[in-house]
Parts: sequence; structure tokens; C-alpha cells
Amino acid sequence: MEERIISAHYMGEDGALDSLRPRYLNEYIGQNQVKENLGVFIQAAKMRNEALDHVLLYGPPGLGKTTLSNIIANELGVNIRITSGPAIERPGDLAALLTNLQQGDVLFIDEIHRLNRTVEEVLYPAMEDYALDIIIGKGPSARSVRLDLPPFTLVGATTRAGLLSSPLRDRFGVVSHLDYYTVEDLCRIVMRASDILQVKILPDAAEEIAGRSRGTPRVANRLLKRVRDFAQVRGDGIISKEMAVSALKLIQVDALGLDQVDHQLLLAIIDKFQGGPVGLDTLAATIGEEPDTIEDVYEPYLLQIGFLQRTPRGRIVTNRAYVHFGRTPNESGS
Ligand SMILES: Nc1ncnc2c1ncn2[C@@H]1O[C@H](COP(=O)(O)OP(=O)(O)OP(=O)(O)O)[C@@H](O)[C@H]1O
Ligand SMILES: [Mg+2]
Repeated sequence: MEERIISAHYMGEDGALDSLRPRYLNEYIGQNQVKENLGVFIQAAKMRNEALDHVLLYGPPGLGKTTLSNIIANELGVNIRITSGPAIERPGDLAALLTNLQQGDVLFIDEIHRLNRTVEEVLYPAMEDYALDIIIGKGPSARSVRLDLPPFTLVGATTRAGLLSSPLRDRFGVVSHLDYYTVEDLCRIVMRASDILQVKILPDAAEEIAGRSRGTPRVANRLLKRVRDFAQVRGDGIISKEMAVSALKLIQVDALGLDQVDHQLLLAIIDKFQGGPVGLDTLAATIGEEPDTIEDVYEPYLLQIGFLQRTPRGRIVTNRAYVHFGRTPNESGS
């Protein structure tokens, strides 16, 4: 998969964006409901001097799950250990992580839906009873020993909550869903980031970038950085609306944040399949992509903005998408 500037997924260069990560709840923009609830739970845990209940964060990539888990640890004033589902290969790996935790610490497991079953089973008693069951010896003389763990908070993040087994899901006391950000919130995120990056941006330029960020802070920050480059090299360093528009045009991100790949996908359905329905596999073959990639990477935003619909008979392009391309839907297009 080629790298897309509007990709919500983490890319190497984003490391440089770490300075933009909010560190406390009051710096975290948007997601008000989630923020408010977490704020209360965190304060209550602190007042009782207990570990915070386990937290599951789910939602599309780039919306701030990793950021939020760091904030939880900061607000609690504890350490955070960061790992991910695929990184924990054997039960022993998880046991090592757990036994190294201190009272109240946060263990963050990203992509928690990708934990394997044997590892997951170690997690159940750890989450429920703060206990670790280990088997000593082999064969008939093997016996299970229970080790106590310090009370800790597991923060799990996933883009695919549906893939979590229900015993695991049920062990989270707090389940928070992150949703796409509004343009207003993204605008504030862009202004905040400009401040930190010490670049001058006019409010209508911030709005322009926000509107093309696909509801995703990671995309907003990345677009801001590219536009900043143009403003520095081709302009006077100040990001005006004109500067933003022309830079975004050069990097081929359209008014809704769609790039060439989105265009290719939508136009393939319009031109080759009369707007659909077309099956996922057929579509994948037509544009030369993996079905999984289409489902996980390209489609979510197109579904979200109502350009694409999933039906039992396949994908269809909506009227709205036709209008975006200045096309007229034929009678078969919905
Ligand atoms: N609420 C927010 N306010 C300001 N900036 C934010 C907010 N949420 C996220 N960001 C910015 O967006 C970037 C991406 O956030 P983060 O890495 O936490 O996303 P994520 O949900 O963990 O994504 P992934 O699913 O890919 O791991 C961060 O670098 C941060 O600067
Ligand atoms: Mg993350």
C-alpha cells in the first residue's frame, strides 16, 4: 500500500508530531462525553486511592486513542507501559509485563483485538482478580500457582471492537467510543498545533485544513505540516487561506479530504459498474487493491460521509458522490 497523506494510519514521519500530543485532559480537544466521563472516573479513583477500572477505547485510527491512554496515566500520576496485541506473542511475555507493574500503573495494549487466545487467557484473572496463574512443572506433577499482582489499570485500544471476544470485552469497566471530530474541533486542533509549531495561520486557513482532514486529528496535523512547508518556501511563512488551498491542491487533497485513491475507487464504481452494486472482490480486482485494504482503509471515511453504501448485493455510490464529481447519476444509481 502506498503512503497517502490523508491516511489516518500512523506513518514514520508522524513521530515528529509527538510534540503535538495533548498531555492532559484539558488540552484534549473534542470528544466531550468521553472526556467528561473519564475525568470523573479518574478523579474518583484518585479520591479512593484505587486503581482506575480497566478502560477500552475504540474507534477509527488517528482519533486519539494512544493520546488518551497517555493522558489517563498522566492524570492518575502513574507510569504507563505501552505494548500491542501482536507484540505479546506468548503468555510469558504478558506475565513479564504484568509482574513489572507498580501499584496503580497503566498497561496500554494497542490493537488489543490482535492478542492471541493463550495470551488472552492470562489476562482474564489479571484483570479480574489482579492475579497471575502460572503453571510450574510438566506432565502429571505440573501444578498451578497463583501470584498476586498490584492493582493496575489496563487500557486497551482497538479499531475493531467487534473482533474482541466477549469475555475480554466484559472485563472492561469503562468502554469509550471515539467518533470522528467535527470541523470546529479540528479547527481548534489545527490552531493549537500551529501554536506549538510556531507557525502563523489565519482562522479561515485553519478551517480549510480542518474541512479536509477526514474528521481525524492525525490527518489535520499532517496536512498542516505540509501546508506549512509551502507557506515557508513559496510564501512569507504565514498560512493564509489562499496558501492553504493552493498547497492542498498541489498535494492532491480535494475539498472533502479525498485523494487520488478515493477518486479512483468511486469513479471505478461510477464508470465501470453504473454506480453499483458491485461486490467487494470485483471492486478490489478492478482497482488492483486487496479487499481487506478497501474495507479497512479506504471505505470507512467514504461510508462516513455518505459517498458509499454497503448493501447485501455490494457497494453502491450515492447521489452525493456523483454531485461531488459533477456527474449526473443514471436511474440505477441510488
Ligand atoms: N483530541 C485531540 N486534541 C488534539 N490533538 C489530538 C487529539 N487527538 C489526537 N490528536 C493528535 O492526533 C495524533 C494522533 O493521535 P493518536 O496517535 O492518539 O491516535 P490513535 O487513535 O491512537 O490512532 P491509531 O489507531 O492509529 O493508533 C496525535 O499525534 C495528536 O497530536
Ligand atoms: Mg495509536
